[in-house]
Amino acid sequence: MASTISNPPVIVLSGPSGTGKSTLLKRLFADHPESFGFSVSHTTRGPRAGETDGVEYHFVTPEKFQELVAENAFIEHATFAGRSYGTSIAAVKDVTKQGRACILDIEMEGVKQVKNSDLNAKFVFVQPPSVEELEKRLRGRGTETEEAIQKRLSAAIKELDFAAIPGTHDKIIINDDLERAYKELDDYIMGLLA
Ligand SMILES: Nc1ncnc2c1ncn2[C@@H]1O[C@H](COP(=O)(O)OP(=O)(O)OP(=O)(O)O)[C@@H](O)[C@H]1O
Repeated sequence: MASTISNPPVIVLSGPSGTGKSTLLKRLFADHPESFGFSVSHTTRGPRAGETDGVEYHFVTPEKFQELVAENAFIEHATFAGRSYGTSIAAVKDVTKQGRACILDIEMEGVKQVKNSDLNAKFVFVQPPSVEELEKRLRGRGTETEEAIQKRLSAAIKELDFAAIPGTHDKIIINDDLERAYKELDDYIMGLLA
C-alpha cells in the first residue's frame, strides 16, 4: 500500500466511554500502520529530556494556551493535574497535509466542534448493544470508581440521544460482537481511504 493517500479524510470516532473505541482503534492501527497519522497535541507542561517541540507535543505557555482556547482553536482540551492538553484543528490539518488519514477519538462536545469547523470529516459512532452492557464493560474494565462509572453512564445517555438525531453520524457501528464490529469498522474506514 502507498504510504500516502491523496485527499486523506479526517475520521471522527465517538461513542460512550466503555463502548470499545480504544479496543477497536488499537486493532485498526495495528492492521494498517501506514495509513494513519496522529495529530500533535498542545500542552502547557514543559518538554522532558529528549522531547522536541512540534514532535511529541506543541509546548506552549499557559497564556498561549488560553489564547488558543479563546480563538476556538481546539477540538477538545482538558486539564489534568494542573497541566492543560488540547487537540487543535490546525494539528489535524497538518496530518492530512502529510497524506495520512487522521482518526480522532473524541467526546460529544468535540464532535460538535468538528462539525462547526471547516474540517471535512466523516463521523462514526460506536454504540453499545445496550446501556446495561455498557455498565458491565465499564465495571469489567476495572479502571473506574463507582462515582466515575455513574458519571460515564449519565454522559452515555446524552451521547446516545445526540447520536439518535438523524444525520449526526455517517456510520453507526453497534459493538456487540467485537469481531463483527471490527470488520464493519475496518471495511468502512478502508473504503474511505481507497
Ligand atoms: N464487543 C465487545 N464485547 C465485550 N467487551 C468488549 C467489547 N469491546 C470492548 N470490550 C471491553 O469493554 C471495555 C471498554 O472498552 P474500551 O476501553 O475500548 O472503551 P472506550 O470506548 O475506549 O472507553 P473510553 O472512552 O473510556 O476510553 C474493555 O474492557 C474492553 O475489553
